Amino acid sequence: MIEFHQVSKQYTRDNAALSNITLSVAKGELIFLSGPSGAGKSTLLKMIAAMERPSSGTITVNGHDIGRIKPSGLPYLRRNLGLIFQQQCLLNDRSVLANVMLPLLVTGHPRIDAEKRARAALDKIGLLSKAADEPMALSGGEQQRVAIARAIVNRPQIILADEPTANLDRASAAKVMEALHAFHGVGVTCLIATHDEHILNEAKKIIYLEHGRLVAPGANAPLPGGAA
Ligand SMILES: Nc1ncnc2c1ncn2[C@@H]1O[C@H](COP(=O)(O)OP(=O)(O)OP(=O)(O)O)[C@@H](O)[C@H]1O
Repeated sequence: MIEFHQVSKQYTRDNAALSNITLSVAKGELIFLSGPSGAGKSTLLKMIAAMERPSSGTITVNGHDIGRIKPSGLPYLRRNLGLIFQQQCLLNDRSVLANVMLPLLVTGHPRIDAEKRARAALDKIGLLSKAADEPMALSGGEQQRVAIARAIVNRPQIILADEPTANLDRASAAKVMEALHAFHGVGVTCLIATHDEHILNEAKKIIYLEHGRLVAPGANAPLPGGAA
């Protein structure tokens, strides 16, 4: 479903954010990305969403070469992706429900259908009772769950989450992870970058990055000799 083949990313000439990454993520997998700050986790996620382009190598998502995607192809790619990124802002001048409806309205869904689906998404993450509230009135953990509802309202095949539990207390973080596990449970492919030890301790599959390189252990680490 997601394939990286010898992917490198240089933002500047003397700084390789990612070096020679080869990995594959199968449909329905739940994979955690771990590694120290600056290791390249966000860069890796952003490249899957074509928010950053590889400097070399190829990335394919559902067989499409992301590095070659034209601007006109981006909406189609992103429709299949649920993006939960850091500093992802909710709009405070409208309700929680309106925030979650937004991705559907911008892709041309009728308002009635958008509202029905947004309510269903809020219900899934346990926040239907807050639909009429403004995001500012919610706790940090609740706001993060609204961001998740907004990311999944389009029923994406893939969820990319960058530090979804950052700055949350244990109980809120557990609820966020519960929601993500539930999507994995119904076949959504999930890639989650995290520093959170509690989450990593329970993770079945972890990709470790250090200085932009994959490091063992993990089934995704490159084998000696360069084979994937
Ligand atoms: N837009 C950018 N321009 C220049 N350099 C960048 C840019 N984005 C990231 N970098 C650099 O690329 C490297 C990898 O950054 P990245 O944000 O991917 O790491 P990370 O593992 O997600 O870090 P963190 O855990 O702190 O979020 C870092 O050295 C960072 O400074």
